[in-house]
Amino acid sequence: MVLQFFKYQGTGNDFVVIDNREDFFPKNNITLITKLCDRRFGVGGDGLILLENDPASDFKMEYFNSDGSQSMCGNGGRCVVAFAHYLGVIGKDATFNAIDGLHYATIEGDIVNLKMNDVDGIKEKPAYSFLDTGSPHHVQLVQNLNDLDVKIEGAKLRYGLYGKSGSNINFVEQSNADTFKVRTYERGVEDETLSCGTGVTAVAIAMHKEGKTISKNVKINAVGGDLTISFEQQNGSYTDIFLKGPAKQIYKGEIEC
Ligand SMILES: N[C@@H](CCC[C@H](N)C(=O)O)C(=O)O
Repeated sequence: MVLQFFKYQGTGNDFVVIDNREDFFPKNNITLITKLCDRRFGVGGDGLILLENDPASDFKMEYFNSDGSQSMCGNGGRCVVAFAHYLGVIGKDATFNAIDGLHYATIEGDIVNLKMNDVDGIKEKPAYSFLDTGSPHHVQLVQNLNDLDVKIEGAKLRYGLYGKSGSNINFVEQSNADTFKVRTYERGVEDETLSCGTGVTAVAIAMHKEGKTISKNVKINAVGGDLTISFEQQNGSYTDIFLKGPAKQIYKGEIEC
C-alpha cells in the first residue's frame, strides 16, 4: 500500500497527518501507526493524525501517540485545523470532533486559536497540581528548568505516581508575572517533546489556580516555540479556554507500507 501523508508541526510537536475522509486507513494496525511515527524506519513524528468526515461537525480528528495509544492533543488539534484549511474543508473557522468532544477553532495565516474543554476538578498538592485538559497532566514548578533531565525525571513521575495509565508530566519555571517556561514529558511518546498543547494549557490554569499569576492571558515559552492560553474562571471552573499559536505544514510525501 502506498500512503500519502503530510507532515505538520505546532511549536515543534510534530505529526504525520493523513486525509482519511475516504476511511481507508486501518486504524487497528498499531504496527503501521508506530512505523509511520518511527524517526528511522518511517516518516517520524510525536503522533499520527487522521482527518475524517464527521456527521456533527466540519471534520473529526483521530489522534494517536507514536506508540499507538489515543488521547486528546492540543497541538495536533491546531495542526489538523491548518490541514483542514489547506484542503479547503473549512474557511476561517471550524468545529471538529475529537476524543474529548467538540472543539471550535479559528485560523488566520498560520496562527490557530483552538477552544479547549472547560476544566474543573483540579487536584492541588503541596509540590504539584494534577488536572485534565483533554489529556491528564501533572504540573510541577522547578528551579533550573534548562538543566533538568526531563526524560529521566518525567518517566519517574509518569510511572511512579500515576500507575499504568500514566500522565503527561510538565516541568515549569516562572519567567515573569504572566510568562512561564515549560518542558513536557509525554506519555505515549515516552520522551520529552518540544511542546504539548494540552500540557501548556494545564500549566496556565494550574499556575492561575495556585496564585502564581493573576493573568487570564498566560504566555508560555515551550522548547519548540511560544503559545498563549486565555481563559475565564467561574466558581472554581475554568471556561472559554483558548490555546493559540502557530501550526505549519513542513512537507508532504508518499510512503510504501
Ligand atoms: N502533544 C499533545 C498531547 C498528546 C496526548 C498525550 N501524549 C497523552 O497521551 O495524554 C498535545 O499537544 O496536547
